[in-house]
Amino acid sequence: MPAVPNITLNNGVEIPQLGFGVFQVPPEKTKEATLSALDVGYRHIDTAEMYGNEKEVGQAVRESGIDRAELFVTSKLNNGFHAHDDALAAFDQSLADLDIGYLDLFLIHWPLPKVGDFVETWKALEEVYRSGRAKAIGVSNFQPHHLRRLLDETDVVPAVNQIEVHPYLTQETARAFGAEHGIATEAWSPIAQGLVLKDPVITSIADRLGKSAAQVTLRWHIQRGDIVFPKSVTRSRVEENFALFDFELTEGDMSEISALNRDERTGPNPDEFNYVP
Ligand SMILES: NC(=O)C1=CN([C@@H]2O[C@H](COP(=O)(O)OP(=O)(O)OC[C@H]3O[C@@H](n4cnc5c(N)ncnc54)[C@H](OP(=O)(O)O)[C@@H]3O)[C@@H](O)[C@H]2O)C=CC1
Ligand SMILES: O=C(O)C(=O)[C@@H](O)[C@H](O)C(=O)CO
Repeated sequence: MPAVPNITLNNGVEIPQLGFGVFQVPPEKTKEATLSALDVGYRHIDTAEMYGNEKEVGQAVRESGIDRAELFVTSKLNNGFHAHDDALAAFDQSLADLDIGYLDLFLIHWPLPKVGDFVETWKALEEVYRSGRAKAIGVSNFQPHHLRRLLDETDVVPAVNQIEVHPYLTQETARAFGAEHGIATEAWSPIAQGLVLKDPVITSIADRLGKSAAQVTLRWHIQRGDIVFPKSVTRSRVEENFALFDFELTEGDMSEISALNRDERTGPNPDEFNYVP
């Protein structure tokens, strides 16, 4: 099977463009699901303190027997820890729970514009980055105007912005802002948790190519250059979602899928989401 390409982040760190997400994977199933994904060939895992399964992701990484340097693990700062010292302590806790030596990427999970000042939070992540315990740092769910503040008021440009992207929410403005400033876009809920899989445009392309609707949708993300990490606890789907590199969508296919955009979110709007557990 052709290899998963790497994307080079703005500090030179390489990230596999396709990974495995573990949101809503219960902790008791996470070690097995992650080991299964690693067995299929995934080398990039996306978790978060919020998901409650960092320990189990770490167990899978350690038990897999795969060289740590071949793996890319992301985690995220939960919403209750935006104050500077809380952010530093939360990073320490995530790393202790994962117990994998270092994180490849650590993100502010949500900007929470009414909760505190994410610029202060970002400065804590810069300290973590300088310590070498996270090889790259980034943000999640940041709008261009949030990113603008980080660019204007802090030193390290986020390596990634992880945002909701799928055919019904193509995020052209946020992706263009990222591209202009060297911030890679990571597309969360890349198949919109299944919502787009019955779309007739996608199923008709899938039928023509002899691929599944999920494969066509994920391939659309890959050809747009975004980083994706679909979640599944179903081995056959985990395999299916990995088999994206032996076919191509035409420019016409790409345009047809992009034209499905209707600015429809499945998750919260980051300008309005201020939830702290
Ligand atoms: N930063 C953020 O705020 C957020 C980040 N994320 C990240 O993005 C990852 C992916 O997003 P997520 O919300 O999980 O949604 P996805 O778009 O990856 O969809 C997951 C759902 O689709 C099903 N599914 C997966 N593959 C297939 C397939 N080939 N055919 C049919 N159904 C399929 C899964 O079912 P099953 O498991 O039963 O097989 C599950 O119900 C998360 O795991 C997390 O890492 C997600 C949300 C927010
Ligand atoms: O999965 C994530 O990473 C999230 O941030 C979501 O769970 C998000 O917080 C949400 O769905 C809130 O309803």
